Amino acid sequence: MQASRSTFQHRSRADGCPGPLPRCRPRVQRSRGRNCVVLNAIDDEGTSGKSIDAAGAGATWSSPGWLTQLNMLWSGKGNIPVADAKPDDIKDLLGGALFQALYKWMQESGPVYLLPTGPVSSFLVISDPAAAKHVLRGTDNPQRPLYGKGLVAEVAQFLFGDGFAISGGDAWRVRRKAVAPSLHRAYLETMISRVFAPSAVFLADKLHADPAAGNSTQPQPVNMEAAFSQLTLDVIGKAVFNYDFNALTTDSPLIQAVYTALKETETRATDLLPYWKVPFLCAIVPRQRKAAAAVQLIRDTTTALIKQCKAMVDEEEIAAASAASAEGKEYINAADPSVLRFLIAAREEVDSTQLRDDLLSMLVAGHETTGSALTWTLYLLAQNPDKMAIAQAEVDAVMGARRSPTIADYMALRYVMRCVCESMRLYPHPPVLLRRAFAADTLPGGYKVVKGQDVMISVYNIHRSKAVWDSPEAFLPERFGPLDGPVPSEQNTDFRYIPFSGGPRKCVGDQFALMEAVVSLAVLLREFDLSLVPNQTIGMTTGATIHTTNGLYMYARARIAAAKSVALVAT
Ligand code: HEM
Repeated sequence: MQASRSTFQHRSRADGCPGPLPRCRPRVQRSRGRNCVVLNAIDDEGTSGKSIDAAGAGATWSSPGWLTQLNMLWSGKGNIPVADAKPDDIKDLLGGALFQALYKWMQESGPVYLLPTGPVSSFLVISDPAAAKHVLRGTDNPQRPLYGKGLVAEVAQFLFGDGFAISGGDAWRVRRKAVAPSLHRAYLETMISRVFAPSAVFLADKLHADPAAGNSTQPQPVNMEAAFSQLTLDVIGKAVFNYDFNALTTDSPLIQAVYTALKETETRATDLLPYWKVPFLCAIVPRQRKAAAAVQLIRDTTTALIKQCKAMVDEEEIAAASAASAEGKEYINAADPSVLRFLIAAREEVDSTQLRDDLLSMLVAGHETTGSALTWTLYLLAQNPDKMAIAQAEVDAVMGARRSPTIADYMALRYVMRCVCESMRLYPHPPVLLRRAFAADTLPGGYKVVKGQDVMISVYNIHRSKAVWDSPEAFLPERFGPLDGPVPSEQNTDFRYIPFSGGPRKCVGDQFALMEAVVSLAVLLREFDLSLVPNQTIGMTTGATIHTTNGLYMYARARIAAAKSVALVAT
C-alpha cells in the first residue's frame, strides 16, 4: 500500500531518580509595580512564608482591583498571591495556550497563586511539587478524601459517560480495581510482540514505500505528528478492543468520530461560556450535534464489539480465568489478549454500558497522550543531533538486525527510555491536572484552600521551574542519573516529575505507554534518519495534550546502518 503525503496529515484532529535530585532554591523577593508580592525562601519541605499586598494585588487598568478584591474576599483566600491576569491574557489562555500563560504568572506570582476567572470564580494554580503531592495524594483517597476531578469530569462526561477516568469516590474505586489488573505484566509483554512492534514496523514500511517520506530524489515532508496520532489509535484499538482502526491506512467515519469527540472534549475544557451544559442548546448548535453524533457512533461500535466478544467467551474460558486468578496467575487469551476479553472472561464486565464507558476511557486516555509523547520526543531528538546519535547507537547495538524489538530489547533500550521521559518532562500530557476541593484544606506552605475551589496543578510549570530542576529548558536525557538506575517517577523524584500524575488517580496505563513509545521509537530510529524540515515554526497549543500548532514535518531517509545490518543477516 502506497502512502500518500495526505496519509500523514491530521484529520480534523485533534488539529482538530534517582540520581542527583534537583534541589529547591531560595525564591527571589520581587515586586511588580503596584502589586507587591513577597515570597520568602522555600525549604526542602516546601514550606514558605509569604505575604501579599492585598489592597493592590491585580489592580491594573485591565484587571481591576474589584475583581481581585472579590476573589480574595470570597471565602477568605487572603494569603494567596493573585496573578496579574489581564482579560486579554485570559482570553488567550482559554483559547488553548493556557499552560504557557500559567508559566508566566508563576514567574511573577510564585509557585501557588490564584487566577481570577470571574468576579467570584478562580483557579488555584499550583506549580510546587510539595503542594502538588498533597493534592494528588488527597484525590479520591479513602483516608483523606479532600479533592475530586471537578471540571474535567464535567467537560468529558458527554464522551466518557460513567467511565472510571472521570468518575469519583466509590464508583471510581470499584471500577479501577476491576480494570487495572487487565494491564498485567504478561499482557504488556504480549502487546510488544503482538501490537506495539508490528504496528511500528507497519508505519516504517509505509515510510519506506512513500515517495513523500523523503526517500526519492525530491524529498517531501511527512507530518510525523499525524503519523503518530494514527499509529497510537491503531495500537490502542487493538490493545483495548482487539479492533483494528486501520488509521494508518484508511479514513473511516469511526476514525473521524474519534477525532471529533476528542476535539470537542478539548474545546469544552477551554470554553469561556459552557453553553453545552444546556440540553436545549446542545440540540440545536451544529458543533454539538456533530459531537453527539460522533459519540453515538463510537458508543454503538463499542457496544457491538462488547456483544461480539461476549459471544466468544464460553464457560470453559471463564473457568480458566477464574482458576488463574485463584492461583494468583495472570490470565490471557492467546487468540485475543485485549483488555475487553480479559474483563469479560474475568466476569468484571458489570453492565455493558459501564464496560463501554470504561473501555472508552482507556481508548481516549491512551491515544493522543502517547501520540504526543512520541511527537515531542522525536522533535527533541531531531533538534539535538548528539542525543539522536546516542539513541541510534543504542538501538543498533541492542537490536542488531531485528526489526521488531523484543521484551529483552525493550528492557535494554535505556537511553531511548530516558529520551521519552525527558521529553515528557518538557512536554507533559496533559500539561495541567484539574481538581476541585471537597473540603477546606491547607497546602504545604500554609496556603488556605476553600471548599469548592477549582485547582490546576501545572505539571508544565513544575517540570520547567528553575526552583525544581537545573537547566530546566535543556533536553538532557542523562539528567535522571545512571542508565542502570530506576526509570524516573513521581515516587523517586518526590513529585518533581509527574507526567503520569500521582496518588490514587495516577495513570493506569503508564507502563503500557512507556513500552509503546520506546518500541515505536526504536523501530523508527533504527531504520530512518529523521530530520526536521527547515524553516518551520513548531509552536505549542493544547487541549488534552500539547500539540504542535502546524504539525511536525520531517524527512525520513532510510538509514544505511540499518540496511547494512539487514544485509549482513541475509548473507
Ligand atoms: C504517554 C502516555 C500517557 C500519559 C502522559 C498519560 C498521562 C496520564 C495522566 C497525567 C493521568 C492522570 C490524570 C489526572 O490525574 O487527572 C492519566 C490517567 C489515566 N490514564 Fe494515562 N497517560 C498515558 C497513556 C495512557 C495509556 C496508554 C492508557 C491506557 C492503556 C491510559 C489510561 C489512563 C486512564 C484509564 C486514566 C484514568 C485513571 C483513573 O482516573 O483512575 N493512559 N494518564
